[in-house]
Amino acid sequence: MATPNSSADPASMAAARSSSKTAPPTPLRDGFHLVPSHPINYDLNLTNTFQDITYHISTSDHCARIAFNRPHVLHAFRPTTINEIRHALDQAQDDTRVSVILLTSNIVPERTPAFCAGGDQTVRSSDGGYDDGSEAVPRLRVLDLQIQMRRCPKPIVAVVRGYAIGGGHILHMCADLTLAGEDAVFGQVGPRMGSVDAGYGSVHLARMVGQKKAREIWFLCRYYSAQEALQMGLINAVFKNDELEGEVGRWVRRMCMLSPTALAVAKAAINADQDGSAGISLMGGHITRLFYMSDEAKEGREAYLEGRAPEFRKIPQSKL
Ligand SMILES: CC(C)(COP(=O)(O)OP(=O)(O)OC[C@H]1O[C@@H](n2cnc3c(N)ncnc32)[C@H](O)[C@@H]1OP(=O)(O)O)[C@@H](O)C(=O)NCCC(=O)NCCSC(=O)c1cc(O)c2ccccc2c1O
Repeated sequence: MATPNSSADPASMAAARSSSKTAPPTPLRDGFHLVPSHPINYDLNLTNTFQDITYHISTSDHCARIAFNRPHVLHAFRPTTINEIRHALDQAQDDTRVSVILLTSNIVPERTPAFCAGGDQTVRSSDGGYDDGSEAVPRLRVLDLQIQMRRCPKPIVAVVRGYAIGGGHILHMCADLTLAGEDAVFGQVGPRMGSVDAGYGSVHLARMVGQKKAREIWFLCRYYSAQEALQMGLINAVFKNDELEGEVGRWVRRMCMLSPTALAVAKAAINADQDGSAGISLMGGHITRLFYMSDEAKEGREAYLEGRAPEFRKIPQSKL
């Protein structure tokens, strides 16, 4: 049985190496059910100067938690919110203690649960963006965040309670995985209030749920339950609200047991299909990063620094 303290979880990985030669095939051999499912303990609070978000790290579970913290507006975002998330995401990406990043919201009992109700309409400017006074020019910074999330080499998991609406809905879509509480509600509202996301909010949605369903979501601006979202492939799993945090722990711990490079390359490959040259560039970056570690690449650098011709053919690993 899994123990609450075993974040390394050798039992679940060992389940894939049973010594039996005659056991019937079963999906349980993936060992996932053995991964501990207790909530993650965040021992570092790095919220620092952030106003609109909180930022925590679990050093035992190698996980960062970035959370919307504007419950009075159902976590609607303003430029400050987006810039803070981008800053925290940068930190998490470069923090070697972090393998998985959660994007979520702080649920408070006195407010309706929400992941994010999209752009804060009180600071929506008539000058082409959102303007809370924190930037010189009104912009749609959330579009930069979407791209940053897709380029981040670490898995990003959206953990959704309550409303994920408009730009908030698109952020969960840009996360690699979405785990939802049973009270989660998903939808686009732009056409109801004079807005549209013609980027990932439309094309990524169509890739996920299909052409007809994506059009329905935008053309009718209906809301969908967590179960409906699961059925249409918009999210990965739904859990009872009080079990969500434990299951998030299980999913995070499982990813932390796996090869980070393999996960980064899988993410880049899945995204490259949709991201054109920018996606291929990211895939290429992974190749170059690994290539730099090889004797062949080091020979090129050393030869240049020593002022001699490189002798690539003498490197035994270069079998091309
Ligand atoms: C989500 C709701 C359906 C929930 O309804 P409910 O009745 O439960 O709650 P209230 O409506 O009373 O909300 C409580 C409280 O929160 C305030 N609030 C909620 N959402 C926002 C918001 N988006 N902006 C500002 N404030 C908000 C609400 O006013 C209440 O305040 P009180 O002071 O009265 O307590 C419902 O809340 C709802 O429909 N909300 C609006 C959803 C919405 O319109 N979102 C914006 C969509 S557009 C968008 O997000 C967007 C952003 C971008 O950056 C883009 C960039 C590029 C292209 C497109 C973009 C884009 O479309």
